[in-house]
Amino acid sequence: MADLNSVRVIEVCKVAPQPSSPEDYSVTPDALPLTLFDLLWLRFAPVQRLFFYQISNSFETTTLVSKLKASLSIALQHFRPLAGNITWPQHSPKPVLTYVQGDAVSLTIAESHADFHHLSNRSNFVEAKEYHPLVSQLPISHEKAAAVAFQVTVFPNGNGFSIGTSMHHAILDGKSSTMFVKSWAHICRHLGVDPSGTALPDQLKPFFDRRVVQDPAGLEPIFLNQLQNLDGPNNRSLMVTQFKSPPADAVRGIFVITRPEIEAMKQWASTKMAEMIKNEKQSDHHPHLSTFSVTCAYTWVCLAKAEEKQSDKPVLMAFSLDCRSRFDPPLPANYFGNCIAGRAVVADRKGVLGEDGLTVAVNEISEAIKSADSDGILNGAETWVPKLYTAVSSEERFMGVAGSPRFGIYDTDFGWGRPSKVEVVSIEVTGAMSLAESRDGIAGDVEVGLVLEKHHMQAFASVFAKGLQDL
Ligand SMILES: CC(C)(COP(=O)(O)OP(=O)(O)OC[C@H]1O[C@@H](n2cnc3c(N)ncnc32)[C@H](O)[C@@H]1OP(=O)(O)O)[C@@H](O)C(=O)NCCC(=O)NCCSC(=O)CC(=O)O
Repeated sequence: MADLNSVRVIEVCKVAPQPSSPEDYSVTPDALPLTLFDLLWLRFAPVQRLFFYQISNSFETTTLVSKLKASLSIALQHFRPLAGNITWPQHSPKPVLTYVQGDAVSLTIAESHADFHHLSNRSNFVEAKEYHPLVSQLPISHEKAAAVAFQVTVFPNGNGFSIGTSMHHAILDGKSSTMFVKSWAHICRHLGVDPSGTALPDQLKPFFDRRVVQDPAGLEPIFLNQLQNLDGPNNRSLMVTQFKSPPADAVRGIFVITRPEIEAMKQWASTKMAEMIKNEKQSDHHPHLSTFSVTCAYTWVCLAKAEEKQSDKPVLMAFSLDCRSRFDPPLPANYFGNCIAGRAVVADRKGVLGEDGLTVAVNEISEAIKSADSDGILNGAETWVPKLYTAVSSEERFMGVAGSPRFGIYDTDFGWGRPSKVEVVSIEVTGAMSLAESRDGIAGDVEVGLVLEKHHMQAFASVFAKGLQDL
């Protein structure tokens, strides 16, 4: 019997940027030296996303694939460095992404007879391993690392297809990676329909000039030195560092928190905090109560309950702030690269598991967000490289956050409508929760994606649903 989960690779092709006019050449550089923000992620696991598209009418695989290929080539014309590779030659003080004529992006075309509806349904759990054949690996060696790689998988029995994206985190943060995929989608949607559609709207035009990134504290040489000593002295390796492997029975789940539930949580936390201030248990009169702070806090609390670790150790969380608008003067919103800063949050386990757990967690996250304004975005950054790479390899539970409900990821329409589901596949190794705005377009609803051992996922689902009911 044929293995229904198996994927047949039809073709692994190389897609080169479409040749540009001389004016475009002056706008899009061929080389991008990595900035201090990029360097932090040099040895980090690639960010993999999987977009599922249901097609209402029957479709021709060849037409679909040729449109996706042609539009990728045009999109790469605007983002030419993405077709290149990161290297760190001995003569170069720092790693650099360089495009040379002939470089191209790897695009795998595959066919699957797996159950498309099961894989693309947001209501059921999917085994983590079921997604593995749908996302290609980013070619990375000690000497050379590709910036991006893609896979298109068609499901002829399910009337649908998926696009798997693998992106190097030292080249693209969430904002940039979304900008690129939306640009590809924009061009694909307009290809053959509107001749002017291959030009990009302003918000999707990448801004590459690295001179806007300042390093007054001289962090770059510190990061470079730390990276070279991550595993052995004088090591210029570009290989992904050791991440924990996900449990064999890991499952993926998506949980939605609605706008009214978010508002109720904000209200609850606000009342509780006011009581604590009155009882002098807390001094802050202006907690940062946002969709982000309550969503992360609620997920964190539910996870701590579901995982039931018998330990006195604190619970840990970390997240990134987009710094583009936080600098003075701000960086352009379409700055392409990494412009995110990390914040770690530590909370007392008993407090998080207690009656006021949500308030405790919101308060810690709130403090961390506010510290970016009060202490400066780059405060403590000298320790980010060792802390990040120790955290990802440690057996200690560390809740990270990938994606953002601000990215509008469900607006990524290649011409066959909005995706039925988008997942951040790589959270299975980073242990992060993923955030996105709700697929159904209900303003303010948020989707939280998680990968957990099966019994923890079942426990999480029940704690999560019960907590929302009790609001
Ligand atoms: C640090 C933050 C998470 C904190 O978010 P908060 O929402 O709590 O705080 P904030 O100050 O930004 O916004 C507070 C309130 O202002 C309003 N507001 C401000 N800016 C807004 C915007 N651009 N769009 C919509 N609303 C906005 C909202 O009403 C919000 O409240 P309310 O929400 O209640 O209405 C965020 O500022 C941020 O930087 N987000 C982006 C993080 C990011 O880039 N992550 C990806 C990392 S890379 C990665 O993970 C890889 C990958 O994804 O590929």
